[in-house]
Amino acid sequence: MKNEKICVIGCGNLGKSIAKGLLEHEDFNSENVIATRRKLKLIEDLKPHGAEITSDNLYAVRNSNIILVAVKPYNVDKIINEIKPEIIEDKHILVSLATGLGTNEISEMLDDKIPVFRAMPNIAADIGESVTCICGKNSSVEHTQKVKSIFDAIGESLIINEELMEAATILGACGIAFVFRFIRAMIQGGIQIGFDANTANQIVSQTVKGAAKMLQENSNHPESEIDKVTTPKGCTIVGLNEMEHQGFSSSLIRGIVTSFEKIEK
Ligand SMILES: NC(=O)C1=CN([C@@H]2O[C@H](COP(=O)(O)OP(=O)(O)OC[C@H]3O[C@@H](n4cnc5c(N)ncnc54)[C@H](O)[C@@H]3O)[C@@H](O)[C@H]2O)C=CC1
Ligand SMILES: O=C(O)[C@@H]1CCC=N1
Repeated sequence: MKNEKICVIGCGNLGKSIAKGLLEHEDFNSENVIATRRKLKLIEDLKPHGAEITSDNLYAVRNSNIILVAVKPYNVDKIINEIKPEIIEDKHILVSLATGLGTNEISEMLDDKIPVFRAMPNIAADIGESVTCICGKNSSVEHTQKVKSIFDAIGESLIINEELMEAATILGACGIAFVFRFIRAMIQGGIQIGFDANTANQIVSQTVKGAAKMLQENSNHPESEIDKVTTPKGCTIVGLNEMEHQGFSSSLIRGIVTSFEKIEK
């Protein structure tokens, strides 16, 4: 990937996380990363990491071959119309990160001239720990591999069917917010039983990291790990059962479904 030139158009919350993740990765040449935003001041901190920053999207496209579009969904057509004159067949690949916009719609905006992908990462790209679901249109195995390599560099990636892209948005991209809210609640509980906020944060964050790593490394079902913690008549099971009486699993599932219904509208 050393020779791939990547531009990230619209470096807001997500785009900037991705640019940062790529800049930190040894497989990429940081001089080959161009980041754009209208208010340049807000991405100046990417410069010391080696990125070129500009508010000129046409310049960014001219000087790259992989274009990541990280603007809000309602700005995508405007951006595509702006950069279209610089798009060259057999040179460019466009990857849209926009929620809810299909590859067909985006490809049509580009007159089906170049391969188009949709990717759904999350903000943990910032530290190279995103999970990104990807699907493509007019895409060869080689193009798909190229796009996958970008997102593998900022975490893990999966190629999925486009019909699952909305579900991927909820579980992975919105999902990190759900996890943060869970963590916040754990911290609040920790404070109530005696820890200061920083200590509670440290204990909870490492506990969540450990749980996630165990699932990744052992491939066990979460419930079989829970069984190892719940001493009969002990303090874990009474806490878990009280959480369930209060609708813990149910509220998470309903939240996920509500988010999904919103995106499907
Ligand atoms: N925030 C998240 O966690 C995730 C967001 N997404 C998708 O990613 C996209 C971006 O989301 P956010 O980063 O949250 O939005 P954001 O609003 O923080 O970032 C978009 C950025 O694009 C910039 N921009 C707008 N027009 C521009 C132009 N003409 N030239 C250069 N820059 C321009 C804006 O100033 C802004 O900084 C959206 O389509 C969203 O659906 C997808 C997954 C996760
Ligand atoms: O909340 C949203 O609409 C976007 C989509 C994925 C994450 N943020």
